[in-house]
Amino acid sequence: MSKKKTGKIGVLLVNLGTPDTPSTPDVRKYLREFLLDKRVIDINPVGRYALVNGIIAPFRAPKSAKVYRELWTDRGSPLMYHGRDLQAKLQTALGDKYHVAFGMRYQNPSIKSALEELREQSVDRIIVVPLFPQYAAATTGSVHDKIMEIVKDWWIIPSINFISSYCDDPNFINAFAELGKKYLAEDNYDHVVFSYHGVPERQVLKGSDHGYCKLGTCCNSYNKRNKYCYRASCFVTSRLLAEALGLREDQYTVAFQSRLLSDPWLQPYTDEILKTMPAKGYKKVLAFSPAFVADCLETTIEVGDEFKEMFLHAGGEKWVLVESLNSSDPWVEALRQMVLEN
Ligand SMILES: C=CC1=C(C)c2cc3[nH]c(cc4nc(cc5[nH]c(cc1n2)c(C)c5CCC(=O)O)C(CCC(=O)O)=C4C)c(C)c3C=C
Ligand SMILES: [Fe+2]
Ligand SMILES: [Fe+2]
Repeated sequence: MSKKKTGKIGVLLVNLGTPDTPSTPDVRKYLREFLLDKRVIDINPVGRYALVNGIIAPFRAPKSAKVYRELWTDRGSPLMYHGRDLQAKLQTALGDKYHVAFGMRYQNPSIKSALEELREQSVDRIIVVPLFPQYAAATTGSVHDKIMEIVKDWWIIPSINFISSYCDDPNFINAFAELGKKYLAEDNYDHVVFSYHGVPERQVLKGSDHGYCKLGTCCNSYNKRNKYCYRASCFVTSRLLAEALGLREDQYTVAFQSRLLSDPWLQPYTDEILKTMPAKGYKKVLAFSPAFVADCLETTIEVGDEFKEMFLHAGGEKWVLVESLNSSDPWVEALRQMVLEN
């Protein structure tokens, strides 16, 4: 790949992607690319095309565009500008021996353009850091898949180090704990919710190591057999984060949000469980979204606004979302360490 040997190391940060603008056509374009990915809607291709082009893209796009307009800022989509800020800060933290690029799995900046940027810099090897702490075939798996699809056409394929999971990385956990501690010091919350993006149960079972994962107590420990089980990964992040925050097991709940279509997704569903909390005496709840390292539609709007409204409507008094890691210093430091160790 390198025209000359520079000794430089490329770091490729990749997040999911966001529409170019919150207009309905751009949101439709984004949803179409995203949901036509065979790792995201993992059904037969004919069914997937019919579902996405016939139902989701036409009907969901205008509704999603409305929500994206609420989220949009002068700097555009938060997922985008937090990614750019993180890229700049990590570049400064790592120094000239590294070149940090940023790409999105869907839409822009494309992974292809980010890889071309690294090729232009004549880097000798590449470390891929998907901005998803917990492995899921639909996210991390898809990023790796796309990178392999692109580099397979390069004449020289450099060493590429794919980081697949860091759900139990102490520096990642510490970065979230630092944010959370400030909130816990400010008020007496009755309960904490760790709300993760869901995935269909089927997708977790497909990755099960010789039937080890049965969506039961198997996920309560994190070990060699379930290292890439999304459910076990979310559980270990929650346990470690709770420990760092000084929470007992009965002081927090793990739940899953953002399901699409009617097949069973990981449970409990956040929007259902939060409605039962006020009756249990959990009137003041602090919510974390530890599957996201940057604020986006799923955190700010879904957890921060929509879940809050549901919780208050169900008799709750206070629902507060802890912001995501974004480009905070402990998160930049966690990534710097991760890169140095790889
Ligand atoms: C945290 C990791 C994520 C997993 C796992 C994930 C799985 C997954 N998502 C969908 C469908 C949608 N997700 C949408 C938005 C969205 N999803 C993630 C992350 C994960 N998704 C992020 C960071 C975002 C926000 C992007 C932004 O621009 O802010 C959407 C679009 C929003 C909407 O229309 O409501 C859909 C649709 C599936 C089907 C899936 C697993 C199979
Ligand atoms: Fe999603
Ligand atoms: Fe499991």
